[in-house]
Amino acid sequence: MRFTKMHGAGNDYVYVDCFRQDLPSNIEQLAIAAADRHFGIGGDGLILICPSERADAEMRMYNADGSYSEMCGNGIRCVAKYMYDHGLAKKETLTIESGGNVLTLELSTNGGKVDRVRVDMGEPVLEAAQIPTRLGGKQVVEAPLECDGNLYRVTAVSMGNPHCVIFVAHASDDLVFGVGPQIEHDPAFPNRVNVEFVEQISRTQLRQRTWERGSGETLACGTGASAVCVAGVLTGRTERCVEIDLLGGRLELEWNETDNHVYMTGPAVEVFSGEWFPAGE
Ligand SMILES: N[C@H](CCC[C@H](N)C(=O)O)C(=O)O
Repeated sequence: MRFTKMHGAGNDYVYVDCFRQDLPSNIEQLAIAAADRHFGIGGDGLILICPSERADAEMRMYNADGSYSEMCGNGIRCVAKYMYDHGLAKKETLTIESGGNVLTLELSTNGGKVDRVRVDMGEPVLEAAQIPTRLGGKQVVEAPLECDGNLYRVTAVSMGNPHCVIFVAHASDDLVFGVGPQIEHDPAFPNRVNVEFVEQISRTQLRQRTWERGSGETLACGTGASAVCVAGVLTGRTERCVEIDLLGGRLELEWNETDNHVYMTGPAVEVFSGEWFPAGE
């Protein structure tokens, strides 16, 4: 299997060009094996770049545990870079389908290659039933959630995939590795959930660590940063434009007042390409 390794702010995936080679079978198993950092290629998961009837391409994203996700913010920027740099679509505005939605991306180039991408992430979904979460109320803003005898105030947002945002004084390892996986699997989130722990620096600057559904802690999460931007505004903490520092880099976010869309801007980097021989293939 030919693949390209790419990352956005350190959130790294194995990308497979399904325009130029057949879709691999048994994708869940393949994702688990490819993502393995010791016995495979290594990454936070697997992303297939596929032809689409509705857009320039379709992104299909799988976590390191093989589970499918509807959307990936850092991944979709890398898909756009791959499409442009590898000659699948030589234009600065691209459309990419993911999880049934079509997103529009604006590409910035440097020396003929894409280095930054601005993504129209669409409107955040705030209705509890659609996120989905069983936490009470129509919207879930600073709702109490108990974990290990401690009470957390959580804001639930879907950016196509589900997020649980928690503002904390210090995003510690205990929170990320202790509380993160428990909330991921809490019955309050029937489809599991990505969990963001966020420190507020100012009304326009935040620091975020993410425990991702299906992949554990990653160096960055683009849909998570989008959910954090929305949660900051909903809770009255931040302006609509913020910079978010993640472990692997910085993302710029805006929740636009006029069209209600979230816009995410950040880097996209290609690291290497190769050929991989999955065991048993
Ligand atoms: N890192 C990705 C999100 C992956 C989400 C995945 N863990 C899920 O199950 O929803 C991002 O940049 O948006």
